[in-house]
Amino acid sequence: MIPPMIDIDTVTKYFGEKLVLDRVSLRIAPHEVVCLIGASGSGKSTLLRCVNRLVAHDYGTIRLDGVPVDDPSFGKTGLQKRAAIVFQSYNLFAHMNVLDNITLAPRRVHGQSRAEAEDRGRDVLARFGMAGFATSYPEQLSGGQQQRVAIARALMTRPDVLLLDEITAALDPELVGEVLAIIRGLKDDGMTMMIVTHEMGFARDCADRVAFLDGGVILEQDTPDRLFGTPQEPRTKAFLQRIIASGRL
Ligand SMILES: Nc1ncnc2c1ncn2[C@@H]1O[C@H](COP(=O)(O)OP(=O)(O)OP(=O)(O)O)[C@@H](O)[C@H]1O
Repeated sequence: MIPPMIDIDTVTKYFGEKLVLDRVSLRIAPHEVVCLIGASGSGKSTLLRCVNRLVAHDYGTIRLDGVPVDDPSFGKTGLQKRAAIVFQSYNLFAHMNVLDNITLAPRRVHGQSRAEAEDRGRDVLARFGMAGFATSYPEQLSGGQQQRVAIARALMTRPDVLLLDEITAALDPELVGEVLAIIRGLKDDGMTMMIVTHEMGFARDCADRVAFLDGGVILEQDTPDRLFGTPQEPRTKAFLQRIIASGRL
């Protein structure tokens, strides 16, 4: 068996007294795309953030390519370089142009020269149809374009894994497709991804595996064909009906 790229093993996380992740186990193979689906508050973002240690889990083990994420060998920024995260809010610096936004961390944190970072930056922007916007400022871009820049920024350090946290949730519906197309392209390139999304159609088309999270517990994890096949699996139907009825999807 191929060793997993991300190995989440019986991970538990509390915020204060509140149990947010309850012995979660999930293995993601190299080049695999796993979508996490669940109601608001079910622990999806927390699980994603535990993988690159923006949040520290309390019990269990998370390994990235075999190395525990709390291993000192990652240093201060090594883990975020290898497991890059993109958020719903693009978090671009308003006072910097696009090229400066995406080259800042590679230069300041990861020690790349300006020339090296800008070469890579221009390549990544071109790939995402953003070559003409290198000197634009974030406020001059649509939400979809800003999110494309945020994804470009995450790819600057050539991560092994991309962690995507509801990256289309803040976009107008007509802009969602352009961002999802980029993610499909990354999948075709073989990028390993863990994706929190409410876009059920996207999960069905793009994921190799879908995991349902409920109250900090993984209820199901299976291929989209098996979970969403026709007729829809009773377990999927029951899960989706429940979270849709709660208005918290
Ligand atoms: N930093 C924090 N401090 C305290 N509680 C937190 C913190 N972050 C998240 N929580 C709580 O942990 C639970 C899970 O939150 P999380 O953001 O992981 O859920 P989610 O499934 O991603 O929800 P959403 O879809 O709304 O983003 C929620 O009850 C939330 O209020």
